[in-house]
Amino acid sequence: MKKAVLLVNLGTPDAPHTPEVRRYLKEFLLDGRVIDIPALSRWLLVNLIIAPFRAPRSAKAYRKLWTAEGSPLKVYGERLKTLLQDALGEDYEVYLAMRYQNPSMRSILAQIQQKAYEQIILLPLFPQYASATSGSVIQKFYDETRHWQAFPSISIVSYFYNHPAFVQALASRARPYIEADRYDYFVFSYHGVPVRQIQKADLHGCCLQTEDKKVAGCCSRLHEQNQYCYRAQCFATTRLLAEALQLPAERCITAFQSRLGKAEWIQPYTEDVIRQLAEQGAKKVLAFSPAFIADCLETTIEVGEEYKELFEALGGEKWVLVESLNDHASWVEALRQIVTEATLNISRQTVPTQATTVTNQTTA
Ligand SMILES: C=CC1=C(C)c2cc3[nH]c(cc4nc(cc5[nH]c(cc1n2)c(C)c5CCC(=O)O)C(CCC(=O)O)=C4C)c(C)c3C=C
Ligand SMILES: [Fe+2]
Ligand SMILES: [Fe+2]
Repeated sequence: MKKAVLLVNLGTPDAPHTPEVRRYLKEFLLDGRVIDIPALSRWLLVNLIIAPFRAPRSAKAYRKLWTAEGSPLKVYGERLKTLLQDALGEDYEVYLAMRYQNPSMRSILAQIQQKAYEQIILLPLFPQYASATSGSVIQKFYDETRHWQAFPSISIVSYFYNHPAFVQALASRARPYIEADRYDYFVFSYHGVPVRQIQKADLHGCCLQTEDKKVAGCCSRLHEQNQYCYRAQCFATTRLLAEALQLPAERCITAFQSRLGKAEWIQPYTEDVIRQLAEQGAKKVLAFSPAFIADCLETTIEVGEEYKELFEALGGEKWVLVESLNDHASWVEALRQIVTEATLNISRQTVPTQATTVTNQTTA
């Protein structure tokens, strides 16, 4: 009997126009794991403020990002599905779904149900665990399958931020850039989340609970109590990637982008880091986007264009973004390994026997 692999990414609008972007934003932001405020307040905020004002602006950005084949997030997702299918062979059937919009998890899970597989491997395409992303995909999976009568074995990969093959894939993507030039700093810019969401996922009261912990503190070390801390997992990816590329720790900076709304998000903010670097006289920066596995609005436009403009306006000379993993062979190989291990229920323990310190919380 075969096994099904279900890859799930965030989702993207069906077209780069205001109505489609509005529909996408509404589905996305009405998810209580993404905007985690009371349902009525969320409904009012999304329907009366965010969707009407943001949709036309985002549609313009999506038009810049769009390719002849469509949104890069979906185009690369489809290519990855085909390449992973070839790599895994005939024991597996690989599917791709999006958490929001299309192809929907409901439609793909209906196909999977019909095939009566012996095992389903659910793989949210988010390296670092966050309740808003992997958590939401996992919850949706349970919601959409709750009426099933026959359940196959189910393996869920809730994160892979520390998987050696994933780190190697990121490193092989970055190596040509590092060999081609000399950079003053390396900025690892991850999608942010509200501090509140980190606190809610923290069962042991160790994450970002006090002012001093908000800047550095708890997330510098991964240990049993904070193993699902998104911020700590991001710092750990930076450390592992910097080690793989032999980058000097004091010139590697972890930062968080894409803040939405007035609540406090995890720090340091990428914009602040760019300002500090420019003030210090940094001229050349290599930027990484290790929370995203494919080109999307947050990488190509926000990091690749907007942050570049900001850095250059402040006196920087060169801001280069390392291309996402997209359909790179090393990424397909990493996924092959992750799926094979998940099939056997081998988990990559987050927690090192001896907790390791993550380098560089803020700018030097
Ligand atoms: C990588 C993980 C992601 C986390 C964590 C995340 C959290 C999060 N995002 C928003 C709001 C928006 N995100 C948007 C786009 C977007 N977000 C991610 C990933 C994560 N989001 C991706 C891959 C993308 C790009 C999708 C694409 O089609 O290219 C957007 C929409 C774009 C825009 O209008 O600017 C919003 C809004 C919140 C509130 C949040 C909270 C935890
Ligand atoms: Fe987002
Ligand atoms: Fe933490």
